[in-house]
Formats: sequence, C-alpha cells, structure tokens
Amino acid sequence: MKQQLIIGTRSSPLALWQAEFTKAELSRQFPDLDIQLKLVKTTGDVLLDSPLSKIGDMGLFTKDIEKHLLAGEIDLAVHSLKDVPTETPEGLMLSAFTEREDTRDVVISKNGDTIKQLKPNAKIATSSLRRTSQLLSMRPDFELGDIRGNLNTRFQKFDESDFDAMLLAYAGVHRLNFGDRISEILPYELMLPAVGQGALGIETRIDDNETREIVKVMNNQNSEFCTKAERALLRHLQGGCQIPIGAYATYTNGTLHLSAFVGSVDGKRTLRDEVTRDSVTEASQAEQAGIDLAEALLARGANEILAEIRKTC
Ligand SMILES: NCc1[nH]cc(CCC(=O)O)c1CC(=O)O
Repeated sequence: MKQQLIIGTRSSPLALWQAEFTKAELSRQFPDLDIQLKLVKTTGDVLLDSPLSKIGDMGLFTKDIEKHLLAGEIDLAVHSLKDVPTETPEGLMLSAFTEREDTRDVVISKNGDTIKQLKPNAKIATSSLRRTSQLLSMRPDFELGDIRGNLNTRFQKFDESDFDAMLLAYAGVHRLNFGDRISEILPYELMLPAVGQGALGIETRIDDNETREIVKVMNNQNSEFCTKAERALLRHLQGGCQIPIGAYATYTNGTLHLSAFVGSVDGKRTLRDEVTRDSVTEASQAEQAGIDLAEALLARGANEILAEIRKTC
C-alpha cells in the first residue's frame, strides 16, 4: 500500500480549493496516507494575463500538469472536468468523476438584474463561445466583451469595469464563496452548461493501479455516466476547434437523459435536441447516447454551423 500521494494542481484559488477538497476526501478514507499538493504553473495560467490569447478547450490548463503526471512527479491530477480535452494523452486516464456541483451558469449583475431585466444594449462579460451564442440568441442587443483572469481577479476587474453583468459557472462562484453575488441562476431551457461543468476529473497514469484504486472512492457513478455521455457528444462534434456547444445529462433510475445545443457564435442559428435511454447500466451505453445525439444534431444542420466556425478557428 502506498504511503505517500502527490496531487498536482494549478495554483488558482479555484484549483487549490478543488485539490484541497480531493485531499480532504482521500485523507478521510485513507487516514494513514501522506497526501501533498504540488503546484504546477500551466500555459493557460500564463496566457490568462495576455489580452491577445485565445484560450479554451485546448488543454492549456491540463497539458503541463499531465507532463508532470507522465514523468511520475505527481501521482494524480485534479482538474475542472470541463477544462479537460476529450482526448486523453497516451498513458493517462480519468480515474474518477466526482459528484457534481450545481451545473448551471449564473448571472452576476451590477444592480441585481436578470437576463430579461438587463437594459437594452447592456455590456456583458463572457469569453465563452457557448455562452455568447446562447446569450445572443436570447438578447441580440447585448454587447459582449471579455474579462480575463482567475475567478477572484474577474470579480475584482468586473467591479472596476463598466460591464453591466458577467456570466460564470455556479460551481466556481459557490466554491469561492461569491454566492451572494449571484443575480440569477440560468435555467437549462435558457442556457445549457459546458460539457462536464461542475464535476472534477481525477487523472492518473493507466499503469498506476494503486493510485487508481485509491481515487476510485471519489468516483460518483451518476456523475461518471452523465459526463461520459456529454464528453462523447463533444468528442463526436468538435474536431479540434473550440465550438459553441452546451450539454447536460441526468441519470435517474437507469434512465439517461441528454440535452444538447449547438449554435453559431452570433446566436442567429441555434439547434437543440435531446435523447432519452432507458436501462443504462454501463458507461459505454451513456457514451453511445452522446454519439447518437451528436449524429442527430449533425443531420439537422449542426454540420453547417460547425463548418462555418471551423473556417475561422
Ligand atoms: N473555464 C474556466 C472554469 N473552469 C471551471 C470553472 C468553474 C467550475 C466548473 O464549472 O466546473 C471555470 C470558471 C467558469 O467558467 O465560470
């Protein structure tokens, strides 16, 4: 039995919260294990401060930590699952999908306005194509801009800016105790979250059976099936580009339900569809539901929307 376990994490306050949470859970279940955190600076963190950077679902937050994992300098990596690319590097695997926090997005507005209440042509901060597309499809009048940095920095910059509102994930806002700043929790009918939003993905080396066995206690089957369905959908659609796509799965009494959205960045073309599968008992069935929904979206015109986006990415 292993005596020491080293967790690799980014050093942002949210990443540290998530790594400390993982450490606490593992310590509770394995009291004799010596668990240490190792902070890793990632390309994504460096680029956060550069205004020209285009950061997104390209593994910029995960690649550097994965190098440390492959080199054996850390035993496991704790990521926000939504920042983890759908293709995992050779030799590594996601060994646990934690129970999800509320997966919805939230509006933080200066005077407490909801999306509907915000004034015409309000200035909204978001850098995500997914949020941009869904937001503009509801409110084409909004002027969108960008606030960069980790969550704490974004709150600080937002308060000093002339933005009227910003959009964030409930999970991060709640974990860092900014919950009292939430003006509206966006219902799934208006805003589908990012694939994997609200869950942590715990990554290990494939050949490290001992660590895999230990981190299994963090796995939540419901979360695993739901996020695997969402990730299979994304893998089937994305083709190396950051695209405006949202998805949300539930898994109750053996029934998996998956909703998804694909849209143009300007929000003028949007597609939504869903699939329900009964008697799901294996992760592979959940993944198949994701692939089938992706195919249905492609057949209904997602391929044209995506082709347009790929021209510029
Ligand atoms: N892309 C940044 C990121 N990665 C994970 C979270 C929050 C935690 C989560 O959504 O799981 C955030 C911030 C945000 O989108 O508001």
